[in-house]
Amino acid sequence: MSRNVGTNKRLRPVFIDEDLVKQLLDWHEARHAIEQAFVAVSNQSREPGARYGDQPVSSQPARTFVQAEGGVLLCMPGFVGQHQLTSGSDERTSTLACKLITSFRKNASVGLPSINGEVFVFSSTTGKLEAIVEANYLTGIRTATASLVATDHLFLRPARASAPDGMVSIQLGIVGCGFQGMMHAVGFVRTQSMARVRTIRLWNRTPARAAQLKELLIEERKKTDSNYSVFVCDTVEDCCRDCDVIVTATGSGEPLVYRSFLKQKVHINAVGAGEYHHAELAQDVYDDCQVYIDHWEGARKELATLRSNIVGEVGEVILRESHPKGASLLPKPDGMSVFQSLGMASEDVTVGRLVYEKHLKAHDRSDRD
Ligand SMILES: NC(=O)C1=CN([C@@H]2O[C@H](COP(=O)(O)OP(=O)(O)OC[C@H]3O[C@@H](n4cnc5c(N)ncnc54)[C@H](O)[C@@H]3O)[C@@H](O)[C@H]2O)C=CC1
Ligand SMILES: O=C([O-])C1=[NH+]CCC1
Repeated sequence: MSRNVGTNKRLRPVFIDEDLVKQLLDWHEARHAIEQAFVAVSNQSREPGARYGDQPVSSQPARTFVQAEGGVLLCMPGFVGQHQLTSGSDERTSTLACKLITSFRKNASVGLPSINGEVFVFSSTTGKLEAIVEANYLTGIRTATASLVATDHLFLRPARASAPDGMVSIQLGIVGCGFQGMMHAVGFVRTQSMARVRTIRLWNRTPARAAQLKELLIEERKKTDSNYSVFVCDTVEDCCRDCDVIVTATGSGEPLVYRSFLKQKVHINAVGAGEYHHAELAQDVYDDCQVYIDHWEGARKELATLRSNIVGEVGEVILRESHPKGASLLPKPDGMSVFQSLGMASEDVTVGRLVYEKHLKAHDRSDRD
């Protein structure tokens, strides 16, 4: 039964604005929500008889794009069944939600973010709209967290397992220091239990934006009691040099990163999109790497022109860690891995539900005060 059934006032969906989302969401809880989304999608991709009953499931069609004069509207509906809200809890919930998000590249000239969106959270038993969650920060934290999860499962966990003391430190490269580049850099420094960040190298088309991010990361260094160095680089090549982990988060329609810029073993989170999603990395990178995706359904449509070796979904890699049957999907020990992040509705579903549930909890508490 929906919690909103009751008075007329309670029938109205709640509106959770950007400031509240920032207060309610934290990196560690977001990580669990994103892992649930990845696993739900991959559990659903299995043959019905091979699905794991103790894992969530999902229903998520490829998203639709509506082209307008200045940009595009994406409609991203999804359902995640029987997902866990918090790590280790026995409590399960099911969530139906839809994110509507626009991408208008020239918005900076009028002082607005280029990406703007809302997540609509519905009751999965009555279909009633329960909450509208502003989704700019939400999209930032969920996209960065998807990259953190992919980096951890594909690159850092295997590295920790073979390190004598179980500890790993990385040099991180951020190509594109807009909102997503910033959220990714902050995400890596806030979750250093995965890997200590030694150095961060930044590149942006307009160097002033990279310099701004450097200032922010120096503030973060104090807050997180870290001792990494931060460099602003003049070229993408210099930014990528010697990096273990790279994030590309630009709107470039031309390749920015070439194989010759990279170490033999490196993990790249390719997040940005120009005209198509795999624009940022050169073909010689795709010729020499193993690609991991968030979901096949979207990849069949949005990565149709990608020429590379797509190994599978990140969620399937996670499922095989806890249910070790079949061949490992992990990258070759000395090879290069790319997480080709499209972004998917199930991520917004589980993170949208998390925000709404935390809002309800905070609200109940203040009612009692
Ligand atoms: N995979 C996913 O789940 C998501 C992907 N995105 C994509 O990430 C990218 C960045 O988004 P935001 O950071 O929110 O946008 P933003 O407007 O804050 O930043 C855009 C960045 O791209 C750079 N850029 C634009 N055109 C470029 C070019 N031709 N060459 C080099 N750099 C260029 C800008 O300098 C800036 O650093 C976009 O392509 C967006 O579509 C955004 C949200 C989710
Ligand atoms: O998944 C997402 O929210 C988006 N992907 C590209 C633009 C927004």
